[in-house]
Amino acid sequence: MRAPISLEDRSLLGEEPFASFFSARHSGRKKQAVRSFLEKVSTLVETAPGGVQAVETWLSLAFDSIDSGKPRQHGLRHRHKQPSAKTFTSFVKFYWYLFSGQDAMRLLGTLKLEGYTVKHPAQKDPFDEPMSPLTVMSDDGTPPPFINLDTAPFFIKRESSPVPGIEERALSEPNLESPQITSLVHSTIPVALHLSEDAPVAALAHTNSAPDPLIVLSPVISVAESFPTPHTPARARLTPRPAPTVKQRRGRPRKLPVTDDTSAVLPPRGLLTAPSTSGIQMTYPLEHPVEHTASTTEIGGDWSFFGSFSPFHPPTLPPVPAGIEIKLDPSEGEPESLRLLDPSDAPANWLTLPVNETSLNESDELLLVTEPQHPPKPPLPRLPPLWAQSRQEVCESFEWFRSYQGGVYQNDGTVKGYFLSAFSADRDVFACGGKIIISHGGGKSASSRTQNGQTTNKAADDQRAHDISVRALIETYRKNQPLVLLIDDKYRLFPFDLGSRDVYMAILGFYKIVHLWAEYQPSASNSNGRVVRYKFAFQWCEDQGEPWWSKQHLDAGDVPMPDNVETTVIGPMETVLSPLKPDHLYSACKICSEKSPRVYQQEWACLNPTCPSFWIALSGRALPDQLEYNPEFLAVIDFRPLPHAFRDSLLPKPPVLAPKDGITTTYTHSRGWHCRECGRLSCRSAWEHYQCPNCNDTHAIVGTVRPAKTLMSIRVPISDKFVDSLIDPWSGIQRVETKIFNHSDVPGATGRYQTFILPEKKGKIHLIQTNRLANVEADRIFEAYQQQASDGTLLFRRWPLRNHKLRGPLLTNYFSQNSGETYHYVGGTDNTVPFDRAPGAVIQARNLIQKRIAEALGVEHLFNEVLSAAYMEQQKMAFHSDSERGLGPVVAGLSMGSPALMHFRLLSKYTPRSEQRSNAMTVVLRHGDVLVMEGAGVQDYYEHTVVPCNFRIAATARWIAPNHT
Ligand SMILES: O=C(O)CCC(=O)C(=O)O
Repeated sequence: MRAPISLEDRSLLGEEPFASFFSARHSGRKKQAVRSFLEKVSTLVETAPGGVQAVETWLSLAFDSIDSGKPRQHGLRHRHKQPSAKTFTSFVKFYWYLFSGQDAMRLLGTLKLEGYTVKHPAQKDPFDEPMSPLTVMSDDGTPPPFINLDTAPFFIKRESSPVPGIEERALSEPNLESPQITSLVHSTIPVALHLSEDAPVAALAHTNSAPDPLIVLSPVISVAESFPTPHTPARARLTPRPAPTVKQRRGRPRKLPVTDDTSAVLPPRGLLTAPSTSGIQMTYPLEHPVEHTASTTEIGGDWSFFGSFSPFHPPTLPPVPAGIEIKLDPSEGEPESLRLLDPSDAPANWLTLPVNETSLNESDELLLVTEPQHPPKPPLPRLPPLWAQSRQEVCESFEWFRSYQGGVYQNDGTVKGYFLSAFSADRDVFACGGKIIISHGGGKSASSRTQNGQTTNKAADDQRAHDISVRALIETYRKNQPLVLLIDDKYRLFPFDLGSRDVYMAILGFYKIVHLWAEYQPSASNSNGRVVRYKFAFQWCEDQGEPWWSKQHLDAGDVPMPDNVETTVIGPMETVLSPLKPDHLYSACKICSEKSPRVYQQEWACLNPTCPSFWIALSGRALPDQLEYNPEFLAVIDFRPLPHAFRDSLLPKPPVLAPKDGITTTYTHSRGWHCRECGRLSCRSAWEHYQCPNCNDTHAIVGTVRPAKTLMSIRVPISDKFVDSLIDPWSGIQRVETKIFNHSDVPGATGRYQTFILPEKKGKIHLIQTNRLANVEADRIFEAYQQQASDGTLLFRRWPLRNHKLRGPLLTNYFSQNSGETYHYVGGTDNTVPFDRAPGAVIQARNLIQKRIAEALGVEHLFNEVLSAAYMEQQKMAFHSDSERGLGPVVAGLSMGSPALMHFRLLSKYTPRSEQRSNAMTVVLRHGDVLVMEGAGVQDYYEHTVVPCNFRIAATARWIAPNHT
């Protein structure tokens, strides 16, 4: 990337990254290519203040121009291969900003003036994002001006000698007396910089290395034209916080230096000094509540701690006795929601606890974060109508939420389910008895991920309207579409203790997003000390009746509602209807013209994060960190009926127990179900019936036995390069020429086998393929398996996985049964039947495997364990290697039913870090095939996965040392 020589420097067109951008705009791969170009640019400008944001805005402008098939007239909206001089000039200016590390948003302001428009939000396009969600609220239908320099109340003063080409503009009503001048220098309010056509770009670039010569002297005096004073019945704090129990000491006010360092705008930090406990001293910032209230950090070797705190809830210091072992419990939180406590952040932003315990070195710093203390909640009086004990149970049985990781489940660009869990932000709300819920969606929290022994820490970042989850929430709001809210036992604001009834997740019901806005939240890990968060106000859809946790519902049950419930509910328990129409809560910003609601009691402010006056109140000052909600805003704003299509769609439909076609292995049949007796959502964990793990309510499944011939010919998703196997040329795997063998009990029938030799004598893989005539035996075994599984002779079950990062149990994706020696890897002793009591199908499968190996490879292998696995449509066995203690060197499997793809790849520890892990080899397993893995190296160096194309049963035989543990 080089700096443009002048605004007319068209030679840039032929250089990267321009070249690919302009050619991509006219190629067939437009969107993808442009996106990748912009991603490239954005990585280049990541360090530029405002740079990334500018790229995103540019992105929307760029898509605006390329997504329409029609030729367009203005700005970027044209078809010519070469951009017009005007477009190009603007682009170069923009590019220069990126290059020079200036706040590129400023230039985008001027781009807008030069003919760029944001596409009208009404147009249907997946990339059709307005600059902010609030854009849609401008009701006259015209796209709001981005920044109108002629009316924007900015004033520029040069400090150093004038740079030719920069026009100075004194704009309306500069208020030179404003006390906010210094801090605005560092705010996101743009300098009204106008570059004339002959501006010497090189000279400007030069100024970048010197202190910024441009200083905004006047802040915005008033950003809202008119601002109705809402009727505010109660001015009580809606979010009472426990008073800090430790002494507060104010930091010395600092003179803010004139630099681009945005952290300089932060108010001086107060320090809390806590009394020492067990030799611990702590300090941490007071004025910036730590937005991410949980953390995990390694304190040397095995030392780690998980918990959370907020400066508004000063931690109770736990004593740290000698030798204590504090370990991260991965089941304590969803992996993606574990927040980072960045050790490098410790001295400045986080509490620092030198610990003198003998078990720690003197130099160790213990970064300690503790749970805020909250009053205990009353027990849940009765079970919710829809609840579960694991996330998997919800994802498999409840169509409104199928996300195993994130908190936002979306489908087709809109949100179906939104999960409220721990880590609520300070201003999250559960008001009007839970009919109004406010939450911040969309991720970008600080995080720490460990992969292959390497931990990557990521600081919290600003959310943007383009972020996948935020975007989907905005779209859901625009479409006025209901979504389902779910909570777990860690959601602090729910008034009852779900854990008292072993409820991990509960479904609240349908809500609609009635307001959305953005706010600043303090953030310790972000270098700006704060991050932009999109907030969403969800309102209960009234025609569902009263919520199941409401006083009137619970009182009607066996257990009366405890009296003290109100004390834990933020906001009034009774529904409060707003005397105002929703529109009255909104005022338009003078700068961006977008309407923002009056969210906070203190003052109205523009809440559009792409507006230069974002977070600036009418007084011209930034909103304070301590804010209370405007009570009008928290009221239920109107009656929100549930669209017809959504009525009765919350409860999952009962499963079809006896389908007409007798097929009970479809994807639908692999899903979970909802027990109408007790409300529990659960997985289908048994092959022959649905059974509620809570109340044992059982429903038998009646199907027919499926002959192998109906499944054998299912198409395998492979390319034409592929017959039975595909080897990565870099894998070093050698394929030996196919050999023929005679079937011992079918005269004249010959089978064939292929051998794959792994490099460096790591082992061999043999694929033995059976003659059609000899496959009758596999046909029979396949049917016997199905018969015995449905009559309960053979118990196919989904067993809990031993290693996973989700809370609660996680069942295998497939059903299995083990016979012979115990196989600890799946189900252990609970899943094992000794061979003398093993189902007939299993014994027949083992015999057939042994026979095929003898026929094809001419060697005798005897196995004392068989793991039988049954897969319904879309089920599979994930990557693993067979690493059971005492495992013999040969593992062999018989495939039955639909074909499957078996992939092998090197274990991650043998894959160079720089390389992407890809499959070393893939083989197709067809009905009757036996695949033999020979040599311990196959398991020690490789892992394998099996992905069936449809209903399939496999029997995998091993020799395992008896009584191994
Ligand atoms: O063939 C199959 O379905 C998978 C068998 C397997 O990988 C195993 O049992 O470990």
